[in-house]
Amino acid sequence: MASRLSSSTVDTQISASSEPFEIPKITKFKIGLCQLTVTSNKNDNVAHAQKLIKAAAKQGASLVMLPETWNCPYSTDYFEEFAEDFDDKDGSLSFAMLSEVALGNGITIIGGSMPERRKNQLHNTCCVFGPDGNLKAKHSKMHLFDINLPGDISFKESDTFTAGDQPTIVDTDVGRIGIGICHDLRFPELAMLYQARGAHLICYPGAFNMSTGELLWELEQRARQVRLSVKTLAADNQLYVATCSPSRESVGSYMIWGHSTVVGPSSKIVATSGHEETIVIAEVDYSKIRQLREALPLEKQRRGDVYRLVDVHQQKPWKYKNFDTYECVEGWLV
Ligand SMILES: NC(=O)CCC(=O)C(=O)O
Repeated sequence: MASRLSSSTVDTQISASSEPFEIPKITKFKIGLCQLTVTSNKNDNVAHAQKLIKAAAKQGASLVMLPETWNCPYSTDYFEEFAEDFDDKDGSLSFAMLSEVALGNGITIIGGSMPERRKNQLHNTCCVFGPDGNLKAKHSKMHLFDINLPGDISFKESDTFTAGDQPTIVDTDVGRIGIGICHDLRFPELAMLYQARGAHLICYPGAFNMSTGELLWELEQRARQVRLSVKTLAADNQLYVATCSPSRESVGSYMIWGHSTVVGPSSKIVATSGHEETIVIAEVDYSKIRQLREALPLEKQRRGDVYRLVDVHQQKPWKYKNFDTYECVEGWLV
């Protein structure tokens, strides 16, 4: 098996990604979104995900993405039991499979999310693997999904998970990618931060539900292109966004919305799905980002003299607590 990096090594790599936007060498590639059905048997889930990742690679995808909690039903009853310590070489079946399948197929994997056991806490964590099978980045969900709509939906992720406190942006063979997990998508500041740091693509493994998903999923994903418009450095707001959900047939009382989707820089849907199990294959073409920015130079039009997004990490090391990750400052002049 390929060697693995510990969490601390990965944190250092993440903080290195703060250079301005560049179009990467590879501008055109296929992304595969595995909208798979999750069961209550972890071994089956791992084997099934492996099969779908291979199938996506066979269809030409060089970047493959899995959904939120692809190895475990999205339910607070299961998170503890299914959690893995990723640094435990013998006890992290799901992690090991992702590393092996990335190496075996020479692809980059956005590994959805998995319940992670770390220092007596549980996190909802996405692991990114390169084609060499090595872990390139880890993102723990920063905004936990707590909701109580009486008679409709009640869910409290924070009963089980501890929130992550770091944004994650990673340089891969297929561009600079920002990572968020499901509910993270509702907080535009995070996406703005990724855009300001030169992301070409933002990936959100998710498991939206029937109540909020229908109202928000696609709308929010499109809106993200627009909301990214506030930024501090060489600002642009056009990039790709990809989301990947489990299928609605997945077990548990939580009714999953599905609709894994890729949206292009002009806010057009490049590819999408219904709620059933499927693999969405879409072409990503980063040259479209440049074309659009030339035609619609939001960067030049933005009023950074009046409002700016301040990345509090830029002046400090990357270890923060209490969500002091970003702030919007009005009337803040350099
Ligand atoms: N898994 C999640 O974070 C669900 C988020 C969601 O449904 C929302 O409305 O936000």
